[in-house]
Amino acid sequence: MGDFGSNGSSSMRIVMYPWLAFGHMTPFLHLSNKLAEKGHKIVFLLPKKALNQLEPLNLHPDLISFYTISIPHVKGLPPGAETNSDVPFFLTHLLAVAMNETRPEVETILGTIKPDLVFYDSAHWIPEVAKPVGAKTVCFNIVSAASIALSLVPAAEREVIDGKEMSGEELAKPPLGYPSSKVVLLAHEAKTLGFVWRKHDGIGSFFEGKVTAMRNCDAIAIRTCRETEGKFCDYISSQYGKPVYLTGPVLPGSEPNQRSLEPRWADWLAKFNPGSVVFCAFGSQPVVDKIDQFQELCLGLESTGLPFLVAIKPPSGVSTVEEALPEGFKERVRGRGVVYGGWIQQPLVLNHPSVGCFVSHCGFGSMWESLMSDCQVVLVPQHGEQILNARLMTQEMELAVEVERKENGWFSRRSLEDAVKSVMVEGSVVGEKVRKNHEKWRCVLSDSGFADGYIDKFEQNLIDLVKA
Ligand SMILES: O=c1ccn([C@@H]2O[C@H](COP(=O)(O)OP(=O)(O)O[C@H]3OC[C@@H](O)[C@H](O)[C@H]3O)[C@@H](O)[C@H]2O)c(=O)[nH]1
Ligand SMILES: [O-]c1cc(O)cc2[o+]c(-c3ccc(O)cc3)c(O[C@@H]3O[C@H](CO)[C@@H](O)[C@H](O)[C@H]3O)cc12
Repeated sequence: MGDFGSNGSSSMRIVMYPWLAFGHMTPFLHLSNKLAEKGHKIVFLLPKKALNQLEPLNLHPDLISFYTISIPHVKGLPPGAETNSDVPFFLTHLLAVAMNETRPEVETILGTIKPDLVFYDSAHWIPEVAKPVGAKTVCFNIVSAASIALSLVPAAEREVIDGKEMSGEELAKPPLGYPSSKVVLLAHEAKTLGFVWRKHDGIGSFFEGKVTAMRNCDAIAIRTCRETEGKFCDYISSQYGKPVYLTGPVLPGSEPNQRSLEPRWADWLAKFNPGSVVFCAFGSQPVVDKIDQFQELCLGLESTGLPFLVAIKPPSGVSTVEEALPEGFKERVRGRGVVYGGWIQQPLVLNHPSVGCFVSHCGFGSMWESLMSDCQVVLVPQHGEQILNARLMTQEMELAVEVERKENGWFSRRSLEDAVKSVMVEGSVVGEKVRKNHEKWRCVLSDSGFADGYIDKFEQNLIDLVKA
């Protein structure tokens, strides 16, 4: 253990082991960058396949080293699956089994490094292997405090009788003391929460894993801030009887060695008027799974008449987005619309002057990036947690609109077109209201010192924890 502090000569040794998903590894790496900026040393554990995508985001290669972990094959998973981009949603529990099987390797690494701190989110056994080497543990959650408060606290425990699926009404009931009547799910939306309490052979339920992870750590951390989610954080802290440290938004910012937007997108976007392009992205995991829904999305954007750029994974059953496009679509939108199946640098696209609207699935990372941008925000959430994030943005902060969806979760081209037009057409009352509120929130969150203030306090919390 050394002397600590951003200005001191010595540093903390930290190991990070996030859930095997880009939506988790990316914010863990953003936090690693912030801690490395203060002189702390990080060993980042990740699967081999994730290395190429994450390496460019490492802003301090002298202080952050990647260590690749072998993810064993588990029966039922696609061959070579290492992250949940390789795995259909209904098989996610098998990836959790594979992660559990990495325990011996992680134990050996911790024994060699002897870190001061270990950060994790899903590998609930980390405290058992960290304690013997004298490390303190932080369960770092990169999803909203609201989604943890709704379903991952002791008061949200539910008895699943003989594997019977719970009804939407049962699943929608918030736990006793839950602090909001707005950030909630409707019964048909809550059906997407079934996976939380579903038991799986050998690993129990997602709920049990997460509650164990948060019960056994030395401190819970959440990538959020008091201004947006204070009441949810207090509720989680009281449920677990331990401190909840907040990191603030943890966005990469404009560090000197950050890469610029790929010329093909920068050049394409530059052809359009300021604030006129709709950018649509649905995160790092397959979200729009059905080809019909994928086509409604394309047709809805076409009907807006606006230029658009979509970054999306192909739906099930096809290997490229081109194969899934509606008939004649490519010809009709030539010159003003692109659907791309690969990775686009989302934060840089959102800050491009031509982009005026962000159609998002409202993953928590995207939510922060949309808040910091000056785009109008249209939300098409798919899973429970994304729906709660969307409610936070639309009902509590009132700075975005949500696309109307049917009870089965599907949206029509018309509802997407209406939502985009409601924020993009000049003079729209809704559009003006959300623009004003968004501006107000962006001013608060992007104030110089806001994010840094959170990171300074977070670093101090960690130092106190290690010293205790
Ligand atoms: O083409 C892309 C797609 C995504 N991204 C980046 O990848 C990140 C995606 O993270 P999100 O949290 O928004 O969404 P993901 O779906 O990938 O995450 C997952 O974990 C976090 C949860 O809140 C989400 O609900 C869950 O789906 C963002 O930082 C985004 O900027 C790109 O840079 N380019
Ligand atoms: O859908 C969700 C609804 C909800 O109320 C809470 C969560 O929490 C989490 C979560 C994940 C990791 C944490 O450290 C804390 C909370 C959710 O995570 C997503 O779960 C998916 C299924 O396992 C997984 O594929 C995805 O990568 C996770 O981001 C979802 C909900």
